[in-house]
This record gives sequence, structure tokens and C-alpha cells, in this order.
Amino acid sequence: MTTQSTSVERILGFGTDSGHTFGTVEIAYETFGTLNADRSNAILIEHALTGDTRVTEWWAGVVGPGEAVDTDKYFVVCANSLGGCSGTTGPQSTYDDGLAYGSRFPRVSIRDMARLEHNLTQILGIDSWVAVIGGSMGGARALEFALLDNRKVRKCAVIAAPAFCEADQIAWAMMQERAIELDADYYSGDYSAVGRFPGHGLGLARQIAHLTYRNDADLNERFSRRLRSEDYYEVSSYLDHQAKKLTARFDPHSYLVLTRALRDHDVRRGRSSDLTVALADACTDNLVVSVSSDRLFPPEQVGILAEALPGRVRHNVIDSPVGHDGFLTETEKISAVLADFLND
Ligand SMILES: CC(=O)SCCNC(=O)CCNC(=O)[C@H](O)C(C)(C)COP(=O)(O)OP(=O)(O)OC[C@H]1O[C@@H](n2cnc3c(N)ncnc32)[C@H](O)[C@@H]1OP(=O)(O)O
Ligand SMILES: N[C@@H](CCO)C(=O)O
Repeated sequence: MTTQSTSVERILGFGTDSGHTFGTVEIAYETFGTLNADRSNAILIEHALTGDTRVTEWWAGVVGPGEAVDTDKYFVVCANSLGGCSGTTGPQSTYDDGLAYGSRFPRVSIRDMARLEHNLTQILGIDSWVAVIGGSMGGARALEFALLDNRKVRKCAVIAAPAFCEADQIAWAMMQERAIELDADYYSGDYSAVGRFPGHGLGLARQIAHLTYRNDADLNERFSRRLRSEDYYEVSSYLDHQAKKLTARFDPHSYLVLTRALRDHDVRRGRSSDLTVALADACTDNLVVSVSSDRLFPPEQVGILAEALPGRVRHNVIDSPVGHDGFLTETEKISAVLADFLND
């Protein structure tokens, strides 16, 4: 049975790309397995947009005892992202006045998230991670983590994520932001102070997002024109279910903060407009994975990242009908490429 623990570290005076300085930031993380004597067997896993620290749950079959990311062999760390709602400082965290940050929560970037985890790396006393691995927003986080200091990580696996978001992803994000902001219960983000919760906005945002996580052919195959009841299609019922699931476990303002961070993801910002130059300081042992039917981050866009990375780069396209969420559901295929990468 793998040893597991949940911890929170406090970092003082943390500055963001947007110019804000947090007096104190808390970072929540879970660890799985045991750190060896020379602290050389650690792997950092980065969760996606609505993920959390429970990586052996949301990536069961990929991370766990005897899995590709073997928690009996590696010391696996999974931290909740800055701006999240699973223990790390986010919009619902308490500000200096004892109230939730709410509308006072600053714009945070993927790079801020990675920078915070470099603080965690220092606290854990890890000189160099075996690998940093992430899917979707987690892939963007992994990429920025390696770019901030590639001496701190030996391998980098970016799954279903690009070097920068394009107009199509910005457009999908905009509709999700508007869905939450236009909810009468949003109160500019200060809804918890007035005891409200913009669940309808979050649910609609999730339904928009979920359509980008699934492939159209997959949805047509699964649901066709079947009715659940009079004038209520099965596919509508499926999307209502996804909305209900997320609103039961996620904070709307966090969703907004993280969606904006991913929308603004661009490794070239502050480095170089030439992608190859911007990635020059990335890890030199890279795995890039895309999902064949992904219509959020298509293989062609992910391939642009693979082409521009330095050093050794493998680009595997996972064959799946599912779409973007294939990085979560195709556990056997994801495990196979990750195992090869880690054992090489
Ligand atoms: C990397 C990360 O950070 S992941 C972070 C996000 N984590 C999560 O989303 C955790 C929850 N995980 C999941 O939702 C799934 O594991 C995902 C995201 C991987 C999707 O996996 P899939 O197996 O393809 O699930 P799918 O999207 O088809 O949804 C199945 C659900 O829809 C329900 N469903 C299917 N059809 C219908 C319908 N017509 N009407 C209502 N409900 C329906 C199923 O009963 C099932 O319900 P459940 O989720 O309560 O078990
Ligand atoms: N469906 C997963 C992946 C999205 O990129 C999530 O909700 O985080």
C-alpha cells in the first residue's frame, strides 16, 4: 500500500506576473510513495483545469502502485494550482481582512503556478525531479515549470497541451468567462460575501468546455438524436449531468481565474517571439503527447510545440475517438508512452 500524505506549505511575499504580491500564499499538495535517501526519485504531476491533488484518483491506471508512474518506485507529488479551490490560495481563500479574496484576487498566470512550485521544490529539498508531467492545463504548467529552471527537472512530459493558446481556444474561454460573469449571483466575484453561488454560470461554462473535451463524432455515436424524455435529448441530459457534477465540487471564481490563466498561456511572452528561441531553456528530454481526435488542442497545434522543443523530443499521437479528455480516459495508451519515457 503506497504511503500517502496531504500537506500545506506557506510561502511569504509571492509576486505574480500581474504585479501583485501575496503576503502569504499557501500551496496544498499530496505525496504518494517515499522520497529516497538522496531525494532523487521525485516526480511532479500537474493537474488540469478542474483537477486537484488526488492524482491516483483522477489518473487511476496511470499513477499508482505498479502503474506507469509507479508510486512504489517514485515519490509522486501533486500540488493544487495557484488560483485553485483545493487547498492552494485562490479566490475563496481568506484575505488579510478575514474575508474571501473574491474580486480582489489578482490575475495569475501558468508561469506563476510553476514559479510557486519551484518554491515547493526548495521546501521539499529536491534538487532535481525525475520528471514533471501534466495534461491539458497541467501540460502548460509542466512546460513552464521546466522553462523556469531546467536544472530542476530531468524529463518533461507535456500531454494534450500547446506552447501557446490560439484564437480558437481564446474564443471558447471567452464564452465560459461570460457565462459565469453574467450569472446574477456572481457579484463581481464577491458572491461568497453575500451568501450567493453562481452555479448556473459555472454549469453553462462547464457545458461549453465539455464540448471541447469530447469529439463530435464520439458524441454523435454515443447519443445520436435519442430522447431522454419529451423534447429533452440524451446529449442534453449528459451535458446537464456534467454541469451538475462540476458545480458540486468546484468554485466558479477559481474556474474563471484558471480559465483566464490557460487562455493567456504563451511560453513566448517575456522570452522571444521566436518559439524555438523561447523554448531554448526547456528540458532536453521531452515527451509530447496529443490525442488524435482532440478538438481543443489538436495534434497539429501540439506538434508545433514538439517541433520547437530542444534536445530529445518524442511526439506520440494517442489514437482515441474520445477527444481531449482522452488523456484522462485512455489510461492504457497514456501509461504505455509514459512508461517508455520514464524507463528510457
Ligand atoms: C487531469 C485532471 O486534472 S482531471 C481533472 C478533472 N477531473 C475530473 O473531471 C474528475 C472526474 N472525472 C471524469 O469526469 C471522467 O473521469 C472524465 C473527465 C475522464 C470523463 O470520463 P468518461 O468515462 O468518458 O465519462 P463521460 O464524460 O462519458 O461521463 C460519464 C458520466 O456521464 C453520465 N452519463 C452518460 N450519459 C448520460 C446521459 N445521457 N444523461 C445523464 N448522464 C449521462 C454517466 O452516467 C457517467 O456518470 P458519472 O460521471 O457520474 O459516473
Ligand atoms: N476534463 C478535465 C481536463 C480539461 O482540460 C478537467 O476538467 O480538468
